[in-house]
Amino acid sequence: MARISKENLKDALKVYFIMGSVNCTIHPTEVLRQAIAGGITMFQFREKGKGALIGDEKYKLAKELQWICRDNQIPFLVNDDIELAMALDADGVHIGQEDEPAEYVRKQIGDKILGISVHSYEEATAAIQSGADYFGIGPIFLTETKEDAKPVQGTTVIQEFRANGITMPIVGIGGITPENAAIVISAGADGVSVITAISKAASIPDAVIELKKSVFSVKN
Ligand SMILES: Cc1ncc(COP(=O)(O)OP(=O)(O)O)c(N)n1
Ligand SMILES: Cc1nc(C(=O)O)sc1CCOP(=O)(O)O
Ligand SMILES: [Mg+2]
Repeated sequence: MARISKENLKDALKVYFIMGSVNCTIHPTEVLRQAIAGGITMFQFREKGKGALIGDEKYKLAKELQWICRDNQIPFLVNDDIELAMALDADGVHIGQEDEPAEYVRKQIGDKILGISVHSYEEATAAIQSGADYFGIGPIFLTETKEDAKPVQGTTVIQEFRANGITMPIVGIGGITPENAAIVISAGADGVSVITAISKAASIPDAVIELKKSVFSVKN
């Protein structure tokens, strides 16, 4: 299967859905199918939090979700778990400041996509040197999904990065909905990463359609 070209990464980041079994009220494979029907552009498997699957069960779900992504040409990334990403030959990984060191991860994954969470200019500079392909920046708005999230920071960091000439692809994360996604793009982000507003939407395809409208309503 052809891998996503990194030249198209900014497009792939437009509506970046993140999810694991604990975020879903129906089966995760059905949630992902519906999100793809709505038009998500990238997917991250984040099996984390109370009740998260481990071991074989985690691997089996990851594999099922990866197949759905492959069938639909949606890039499939794995959160935190480099071993799993390599076992699956995923398209990439996302790591944060508390995860394995970025330089080590870059060596492990070769040219796969490497997303890194950053919160400051210093972290951004280090992430660039370690070989990051995109930044995740948050929490932009209040989130109930990540228990150890940092304080809400709004869009200031994104605006500062762009004002200082950082051209790295950026996605905002944390509390993003169809109603506020345009604010994140206006600040300079290329896309939005979303858990709850998609995974727990009354209509998952409609939520994605509305997120896309909001994202594409801004011309940067
Ligand atoms: C796209 C994206 N941005 C940020 C994060 C958060 O990563 P991290 O800080 O490592 O926190 P956990 O997700 O591991 O709890 C992300 N996963 N994706
Ligand atoms: C996984 C994650 N990382 C964040 C960060 O700030 O780095 S906030 C977050 C949770 C995002 O979920 P929701 O869309 O439900 O708010
Ligand atoms: Mg992490």
